[in-house]
Amino acid sequence: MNSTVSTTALPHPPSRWAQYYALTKPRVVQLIVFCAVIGMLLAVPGWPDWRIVLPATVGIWLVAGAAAAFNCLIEREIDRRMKRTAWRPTAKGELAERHTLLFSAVLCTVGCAVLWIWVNPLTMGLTLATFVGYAIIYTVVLKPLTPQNIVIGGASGAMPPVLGWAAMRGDTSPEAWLLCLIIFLWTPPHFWALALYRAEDYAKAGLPMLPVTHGSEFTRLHVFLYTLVLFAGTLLPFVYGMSGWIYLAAAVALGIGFIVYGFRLWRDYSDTLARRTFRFSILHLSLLFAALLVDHYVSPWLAAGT
Ligand code: HEM
Ligand SMILES: CC(C)=CCC/C(C)=C/CC/C(C)=C/COP(=O)(O)OP(=O)(O)O
Repeated sequence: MNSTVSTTALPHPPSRWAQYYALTKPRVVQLIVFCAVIGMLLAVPGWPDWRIVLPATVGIWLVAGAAAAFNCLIEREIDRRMKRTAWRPTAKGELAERHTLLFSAVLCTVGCAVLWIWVNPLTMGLTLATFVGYAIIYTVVLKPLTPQNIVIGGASGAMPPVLGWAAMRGDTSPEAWLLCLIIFLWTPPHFWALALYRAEDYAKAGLPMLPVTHGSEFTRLHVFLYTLVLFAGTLLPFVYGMSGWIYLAAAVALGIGFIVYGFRLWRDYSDTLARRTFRFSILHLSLLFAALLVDHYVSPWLAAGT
């Protein structure tokens, strides 16, 4: 009998750094920071002052990571009960609670200090308010309370363009709030698509997510309706005159794509389709914000050439 065991096949346990990094929900925070950076770049004509863009990006990144880590700490018991989140170092008890709290506090403090010193107090205040909105109001109060948790709590996830705008201009303008509105309307179909194929997890964890409290069909109808309202919302930057035809073309194409996903999900549900709809939501927001940026730089250049 061959009893040789290959040690090279054994996976390495993640390093302490990798465990702390995982708590910051890096992929979600990357898109959040991307939206904040687009807010910065749209706030000024031409090239921005990189001496503000750089610290603003770092500061917002740190505070967003701190909020995510704090959420992991608060939800460690819930995370333990869900397949999707049971691997988190906090859920597995691999990181001491006081160390996680300290980690989140240090990231938040350093992030706020960077924003205060190198950006402006308004951006620091708004970013700190966003931290409280997600880490306390959403995580502690709303999430266990109501199926509308992510609709109301989504307001904090929608703030990044406003933070970016405030960093460059020292104020908030209707344009920034329009971008905030778009993310706000995007959040329900983004999250409920995932909640549909993770409904069992949420039921086990005792969280009142819409598919658990109101069932699959009701949730699917709401995903579809939100894709319609979102479509209208994404036209506003063009209607308001802050973006041109390039953005409009992208918004219409992406919006129709999301509506088709929403409609198919409503009428002909499968977990696979829900998974695809969730993935499409991420592509939708990423490309929509990229289109805002391309339009911002290319449209004036095209206009100058005509
Ligand atoms: C309250 C608002 C939101 C809720 C409840 C929510 C919920 C979720 C959940 C549960 C996941 C799955 C995470 C995982 O499996 O690890 C996820 C993934 C994701 N979310 Fe959200 N989300 C919200 C807002 C946002 C916002 C504002 C953004 C970006 C602007 C965003 C971007 C992403 C991305 C990029 C992923 C994919 C992560 C990956 O591939 O690992 N989310 N979201
Ligand atoms: C300062 C600043 C810009 C803060 C941003 C706040 C932030 C990180 C918002 C993202 C929203 C998010 C990660 C939702 C995950 O939902 P969940 O927490 O219900 O997901 P889970 O079940 O995976 O924990």
